[in-house]
Amino acid sequence: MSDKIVFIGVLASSNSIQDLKAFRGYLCIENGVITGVGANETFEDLKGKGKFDDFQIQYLEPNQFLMPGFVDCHTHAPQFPNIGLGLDRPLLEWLDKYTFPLESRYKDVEFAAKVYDRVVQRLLQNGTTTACYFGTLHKEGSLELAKSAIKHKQRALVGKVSMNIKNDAGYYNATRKELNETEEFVQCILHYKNELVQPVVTPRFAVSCDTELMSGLSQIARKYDCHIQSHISENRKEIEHVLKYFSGYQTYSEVYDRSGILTKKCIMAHAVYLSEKEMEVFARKGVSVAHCPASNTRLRSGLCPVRKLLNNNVVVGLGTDVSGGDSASILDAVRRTMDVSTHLEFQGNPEHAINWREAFYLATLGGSHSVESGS
Ligand SMILES: O=c1[nH]c(=O)c2nc[nH]c2[nH]1
Repeated sequence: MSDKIVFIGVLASSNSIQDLKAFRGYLCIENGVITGVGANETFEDLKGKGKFDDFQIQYLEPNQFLMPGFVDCHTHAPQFPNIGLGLDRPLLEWLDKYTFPLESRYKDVEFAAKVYDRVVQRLLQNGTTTACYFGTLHKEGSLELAKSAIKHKQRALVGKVSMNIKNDAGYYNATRKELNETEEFVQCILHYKNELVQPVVTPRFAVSCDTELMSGLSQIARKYDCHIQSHISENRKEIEHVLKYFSGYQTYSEVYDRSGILTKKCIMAHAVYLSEKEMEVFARKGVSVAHCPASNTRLRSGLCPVRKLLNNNVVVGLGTDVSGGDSASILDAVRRTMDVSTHLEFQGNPEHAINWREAFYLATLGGSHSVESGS
């Protein structure tokens, strides 16, 4: 096949949350990079001038259209073997019973490489061209995830998970080891010098990390100017646990903020129960929320008020959050975002429903604002 191809047909994309555009036009690709987009008339004009003489010309069928790739702002690559399984427990019990034991297996680098290669391909098959991944505690295993993304040319933010609080599965590290390995992990990925794949510092959540670890991790993110990701306010018991453990803090957000985690390079998954005051902090600091409707429902965590986040100027993208979420598809997250927001409206919250144009935006441009690399 030619390394120069031009598609002719309907192109659809969001300019903003209110504005989804679809028009007849062309999109040309040279050596895997989009080098031109425009209206049909421009195509005819350029074609007449010989611009596409050495291009393969592909006319889309009447029922086909082109759109931007989906952005999955939050998923757990190592949890894919559990997809659709073990959804009978709420978050904290689910982590202990099913998730930490599975993630512990990624000490085996061969197992990690095998699973991750399939995960990356599965997301690409679902139209996800950019993904923000949680790996596991293991540095070598998580590097395999980055290698798979590079191999399959997926844009990816890849995180080695950090945890230093004891749990029954023995799945945590001592603080110093965790900080050293995270820094080494970041350096390794930067050393790959691959323009599609970046490291993301990944304190699991405040139930699994103390302030010393979280502060050290936020310093690493700052030192290497990389993203940082975690979970916040997914489940009521989780919030209770955090506020009990971190006594003297008024809110969950404050725990992360005082550790230096809340920056414009921060992506927080869930945010189901943020107060308006916390939303204001998120908006002011430029923190993004990865909305994960599938896992919020399947783990019975709650209904995230996306409209309220948007009205408070918080940047929102979508996440599949496998395996709390039971689908690898962002198209499925689009539908569930619309459903959950409509259920909130049924419950007496006026204008909470997210329409399909808005959900399309969250799945594409909204997500890309969360993961973009501007500092
Ligand atoms: O849905 C979730 N999946 C996880 O793996 C996790 N860890 C902390 N909090 C979490 N929530």
